[in-house]
Amino acid sequence: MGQSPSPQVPTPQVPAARGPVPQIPVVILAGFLGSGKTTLLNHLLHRSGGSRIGAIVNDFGAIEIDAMAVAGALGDSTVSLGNGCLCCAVDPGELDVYLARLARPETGTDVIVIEASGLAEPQELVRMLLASDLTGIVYGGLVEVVDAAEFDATRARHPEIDRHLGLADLVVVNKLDRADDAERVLALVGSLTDRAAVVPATYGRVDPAFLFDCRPAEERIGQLSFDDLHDHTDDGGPDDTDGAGPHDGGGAHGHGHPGHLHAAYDSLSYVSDVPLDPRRLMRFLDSRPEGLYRIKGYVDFGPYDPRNRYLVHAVGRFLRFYPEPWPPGADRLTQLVLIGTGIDTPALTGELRECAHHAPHADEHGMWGVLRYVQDPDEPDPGTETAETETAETETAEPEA
Ligand SMILES: Nc1nc2c(ncn2[C@@H]2O[C@H](COP(=O)(O)OP(=O)(O)OP(=O)(O)O)[C@@H](O)[C@H]2O)c(=O)[nH]1
Repeated sequence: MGQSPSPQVPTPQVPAARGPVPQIPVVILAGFLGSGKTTLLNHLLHRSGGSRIGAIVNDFGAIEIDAMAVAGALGDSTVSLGNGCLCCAVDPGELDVYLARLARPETGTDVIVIEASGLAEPQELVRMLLASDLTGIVYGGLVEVVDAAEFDATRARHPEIDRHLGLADLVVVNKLDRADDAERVLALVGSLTDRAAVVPATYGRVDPAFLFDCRPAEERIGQLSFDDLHDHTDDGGPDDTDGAGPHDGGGAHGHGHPGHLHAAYDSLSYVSDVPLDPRRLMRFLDSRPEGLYRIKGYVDFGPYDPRNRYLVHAVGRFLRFYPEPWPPGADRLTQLVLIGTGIDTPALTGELRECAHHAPHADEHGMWGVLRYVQDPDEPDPGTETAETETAETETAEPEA
């Protein structure tokens, strides 16, 4: 990958032979809010054969939900750059620190994947990588993930999406199971790209070979562990957001960057150790404002289901809950990130506070509304895909819808 960049960005240099220093390709995984980037990254992490992937996850909200979902699948084998778009809110030097850490020869990293936030400017990310003077890495291409079901609506709101596709080296047209007219969307995306490969997918299941050269599975040495990544002499990682109590974690991401996708978006982070009442939460979700495009995080329903936390994903009008057992020792917290345009973040915070459930008991039918949105048995759990539950990689050749 990375052989056919658009003329709008500088051409990545094919690395000259530099003796023993390996050139690790760095692939940027971008795409609009909720298109399926984390799902695709999790798929790669589980399906990369013998290749070791270093993942850098950039969350837009103050709580690193994506990083948790990826790390949850592999036992903390990611580094995360939270609270703002990598394209401008994060100090570019910080990215280099993480890249250098992942590129250390002793980590055995074969490829680095940067999952950009859903509002990042891919062109800026490509420039940041090409400007990096780290010797161990080389720009490995831009992958754009498209939500086939939301594509028309997203383009109508954000015409700049066309420009992003024009920069891509690979476009994964995801969520074909939800698209009524998959062939039309695939053809449209193809017409907007500049020589990029266009790959249809469901739940991000693409052959990893589209993104990087894979080692044979028998060479597998396992993905990176947290210790491989963490430099114990330097506690340079971003702060964790673990305080209980609701707080506004965003609102200023876009200011000063007119023209960037995120300029019009605000985010709100809600953290609380008081469980949520399922009926009240469903009322909140059913009446969510049009501009509130993305919600993700974990919900504690307290006595309604003491054994499980509920991963929640809303993308546009799409809503799903994914119950999963509380990890041993985990704090019983609700942690949500809400991202939207024209949203009243203090009012939304107030509404979420009003969803709190203080009573020690649950009423019998309280969870019904939530359970209507629990995933179909056929859907993979985000972040818990396993080789056993996965279908053959060759399926990416055929759209499923
Ligand atoms: N029906 C369907 N749902 C999908 C597919 N791929 C992903 N999803 C669901 O879409 C939701 C969002 O997926 P993510 O992978 O978190 O999307 P993302 O692009 O990482 O989201 P942001 O980081 O917020 O931009 C989750 O509920 C996924 O399970 C798909 O092919 N079909």
